[in-house]
Amino acid sequence: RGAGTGTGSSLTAAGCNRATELCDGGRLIQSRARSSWQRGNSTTVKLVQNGGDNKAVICIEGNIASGKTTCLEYFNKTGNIQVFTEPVHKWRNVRGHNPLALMYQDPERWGITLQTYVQLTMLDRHLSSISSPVRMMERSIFSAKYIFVENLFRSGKMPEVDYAVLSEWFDWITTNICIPVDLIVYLQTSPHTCHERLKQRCREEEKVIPLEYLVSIHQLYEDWLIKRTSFPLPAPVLVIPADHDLQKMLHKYEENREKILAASYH
Ligand SMILES: Nc1ncnc2c1ncn2[C@@H]1O[C@H](COP(=O)(O)OP(=O)(O)O)[C@@H](O)[C@H]1O
Ligand SMILES: Nc1ccn([C@H]2C[C@H](O)[C@@H](COP(=O)(O)O)O2)c(=O)n1
Repeated sequence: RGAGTGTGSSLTAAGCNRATELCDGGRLIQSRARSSWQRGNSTTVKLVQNGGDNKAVICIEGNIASGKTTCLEYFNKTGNIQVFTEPVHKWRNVRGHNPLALMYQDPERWGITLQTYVQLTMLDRHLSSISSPVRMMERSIFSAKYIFVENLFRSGKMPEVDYAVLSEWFDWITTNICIPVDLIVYLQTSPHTCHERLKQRCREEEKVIPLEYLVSIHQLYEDWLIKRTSFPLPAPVLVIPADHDLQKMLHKYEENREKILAASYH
């Protein structure tokens, strides 16, 4: 597994956490999973979905309004790839409630509510069955924790007890359930570009987002995926500079198609 490097983008290796034993499909069952990137070369017992189905998992990461959905829509139209956008519709409507809006209105009170639900829905996305050989996801359970929960906590908008409870949940999930990721594609933008695109998209809940919020999210992404000083990487990272106009970005996606899909040649 892996890919090379090329003009305007770079790829560097981290580990991988693929399950090594196969079992029957559609259910979470216990199996031996190798998790060398986290635990040296020890073999641990983890829950795996679909027998660790061996499909490639590619996560598209980037700041708010960096162009992730647009990228996924492009690959959705052009290949045998099953695409999963973030379940934002669920975050805006859970049994008639809108935790996304509540979080932006009062993060101290509702940050934990939204992020608990994000963690659940992202886990569900990771574990859902697919028929295509490649799963391409918008973000991951890892960025939900390492970027968004972290940002709420570090900015003083999440009480320590809420952060502790979310961290316990995250640690339990990632210790006990196999969540394979083969490649992270990082759409690297300036916060200013995202602010412009955010205003253009005009999602009601996000009208309160200031540029500084996007600067904080950007910094956390850079620390995680570029400087590698904050949290473990679940997979190698392919960086695609993404400040360009739409036409140029579509061209860049095409240019990087082989590198991205190389994640599936394992
Ligand atoms: N390369 C680009 N240049 C200009 N606008 C873009 C570009 N890519 C996406 N957009 C627009 O920016 C907004 C945010 O893009 P989107 O794909 O929804 O971002 P994300 O999923 O990362 O939040 C949308 O209105 C989209 O049409
Ligand atoms: N863990 C998360 C993930 C996303 N959000 C917010 C950020 C945006 O307002 C919205 C969707 O993000 P996008 O796909 O547009 O980048 O959800 C969050 O608060 N916590």
